[in-house]
Amino acid sequence: MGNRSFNRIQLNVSKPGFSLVVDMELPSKGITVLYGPSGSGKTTVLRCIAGLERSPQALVQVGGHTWQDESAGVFLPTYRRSLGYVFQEASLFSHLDVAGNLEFARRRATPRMDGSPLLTPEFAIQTLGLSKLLHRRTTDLSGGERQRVAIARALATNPQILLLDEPLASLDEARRREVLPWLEQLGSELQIPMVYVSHATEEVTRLADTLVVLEQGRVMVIGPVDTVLSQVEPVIRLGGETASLVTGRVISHDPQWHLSEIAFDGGTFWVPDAKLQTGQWVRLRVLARDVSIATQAPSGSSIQNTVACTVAQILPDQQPAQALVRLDVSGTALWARLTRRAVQQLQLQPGMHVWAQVKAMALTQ
Ligand SMILES: Nc1ncnc2c1ncn2[C@@H]1O[C@H](COP(=O)(O)OP(=O)(O)OP(=O)(O)O)[C@@H](O)[C@H]1O
Repeated sequence: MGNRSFNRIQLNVSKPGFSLVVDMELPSKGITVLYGPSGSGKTTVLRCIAGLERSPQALVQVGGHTWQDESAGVFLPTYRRSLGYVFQEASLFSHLDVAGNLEFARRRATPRMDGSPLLTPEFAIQTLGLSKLLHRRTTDLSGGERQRVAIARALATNPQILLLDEPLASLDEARRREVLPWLEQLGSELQIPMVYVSHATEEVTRLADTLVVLEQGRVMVIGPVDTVLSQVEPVIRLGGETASLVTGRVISHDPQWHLSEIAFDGGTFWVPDAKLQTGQWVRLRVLARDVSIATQAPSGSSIQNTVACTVAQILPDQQPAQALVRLDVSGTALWARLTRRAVQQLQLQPGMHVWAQVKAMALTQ
């Protein structure tokens, strides 16, 4: 038995008109989102990890166990790989109620070779909020409830990895918003890796701990989500927008104006109070186009969120009239999108001390 935290995925797949070459190490827990345009190979990666598709040159090691090592002639079929797989559409047993579906999975649960505790149906029921639905027929569930049951059923087999292929894609906006908090909670409580395929910006910013950006079968970048979004080469545009992800903690509330104060490395921001608890960690998505720069401490401005920072880098934007400025707010990266004329007029240079004014930001959790 190997190191439990070791998850190595090396794949080399060729299909007519498409090749996939991937070599990545996945963290031992938390949510790794595979993000990329349609046809970039996200589902192929999941299917190869699951053994549903065989990559002719592959090394797949999960939780320290080798599931596939073509150089040594090892290929475990899917049923011998300890994994949970959640598809876009939940395929639940309609002749069983929710409890029956979970019980079916529990009977298939395999004990861990290293003796670590089983992921029990009780854990799945609690973490996905299913206790009131246990005796419901699966045909009487909403789409969001069905997906929560599908995830719980995948967990109840005690897998070493949970693979989710766009699990919210078949749901409408309201149902997606209903399921997202459960996925967030699962990501923080589950002690196994989750690999989550998505091309939805909101799912990336809310769920990803690690972000893998795939393009045309190649890993463009992999790393902690905030680091990936703040990096320069290539600039990652989720949903076509350059944005920064700022992680902070709620430190105070201003009930009179319905605002909450979020502290992060380098400063604080006020956001509309969304029933946040003091001490709670939140993520803020700040679009580059909502950040402006002043060379002197602004006064008499309507913009509430101003932080002192340093110009780290100035890059051309995709649009020729604009530039992207990467700001360093005591370690937190913030992108600003300005016209190139403004960059010239303010004589912005790397190393300059400036103030960033943030017009708007979105709480992502
Ligand atoms: N059975 C197949 N035979 C030939 N090509 C295939 C086959 N299955 C998938 N492909 C091709 O492999 C490429 C990657 O497909 P894949 O489904 O992994 O992408 P994806 O990033 O998950 O896309 P989407 O977001 O649309 O689901 C695509 O170009 C697709 O057309």
